[in-house]
Amino acid sequence: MTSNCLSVQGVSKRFSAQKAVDDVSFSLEPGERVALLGHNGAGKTTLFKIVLGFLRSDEGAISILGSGPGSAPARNVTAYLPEAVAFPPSLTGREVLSFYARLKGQRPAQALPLLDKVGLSDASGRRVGTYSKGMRQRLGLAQALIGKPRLVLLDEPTTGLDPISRQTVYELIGEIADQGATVLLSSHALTELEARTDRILIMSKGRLVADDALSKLREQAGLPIRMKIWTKPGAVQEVAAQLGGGRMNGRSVEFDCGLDDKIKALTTISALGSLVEDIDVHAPSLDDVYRHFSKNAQKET
Ligand SMILES: Nc1ncnc2c1ncn2[C@@H]1O[C@H](COP(=O)(O)OP(=O)(O)OP(=O)(O)O)[C@@H](O)[C@H]1O
Repeated sequence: MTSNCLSVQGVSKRFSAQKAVDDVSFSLEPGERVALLGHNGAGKTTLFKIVLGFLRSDEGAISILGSGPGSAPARNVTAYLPEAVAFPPSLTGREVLSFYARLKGQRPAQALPLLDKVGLSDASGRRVGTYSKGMRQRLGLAQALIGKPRLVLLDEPTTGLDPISRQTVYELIGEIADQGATVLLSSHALTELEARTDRILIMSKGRLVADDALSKLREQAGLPIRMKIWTKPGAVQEVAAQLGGGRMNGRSVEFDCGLDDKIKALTTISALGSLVEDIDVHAPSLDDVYRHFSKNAQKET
């Protein structure tokens, strides 16, 4: 028996001549926080819609805890926050959540604490038409979380949110994953995803071109680590010479080294003793890794 929450196997979808999703396969385990990345038009939303049963794939198979997409058992365990969330403007936040709770067969009283979780309890009696974009997005998130879903699909959940609201969204994502739900979110905000997801999927022109933890993708990409060494006053030339070169910048020396050479480089730097004041080690960012895999995929097509 499989422990997968979501299994996507060989899924393809074509719109006329355009292959929006091209032979995509992956499986997600319970409790994983997974980011789905890709350029505009890479196929992320189409894949979400297929998983949700809104669109039928041309080829391949999908299973959500053993059920087919769009089936009643799959719908009961799946939550979705679309990219552009819209609610009737004349209803209050509380009325919206109560409406969706009933739609999902829940008692409104069970769902209303979610308003507090997303920081909307003070505005719960206000009409949604008076909400800011970020408030509507947070109401959308509360709506998506009604009934403790097992699979949560979030399409660009932090777009248009201020930094505090983004933080709230990621805290909630962490909480629901801790409770065993699988979270798959698409996003273009790479920097904020780095420490907040367990695994990265990258799509390019409909194909899945990377699927692993960020640390593993860094290894696969073979991108260099950047070392920045802050020197004692007047020691920058000597430090650069001892390190065999590097870019000098006032009182710092910068150079790149391979992932495998990191410890060797750190040992050499520590041997410089009091000439060194501080050191920054920059591993390749998700931005760098994303660019690497996307560029490679573009070259191959
Ligand atoms: N209903 C449709 N009819 C025709 N083409 C479509 C349809 N839906 C999507 N497409 C095309 O399929 C491709 C993938 O679109 P999709 O919306 O899945 O991309 P995306 O990765 O979600 O992009 P974005 O980051 O811009 O939201 C695009 O070329 C898009 O134009």
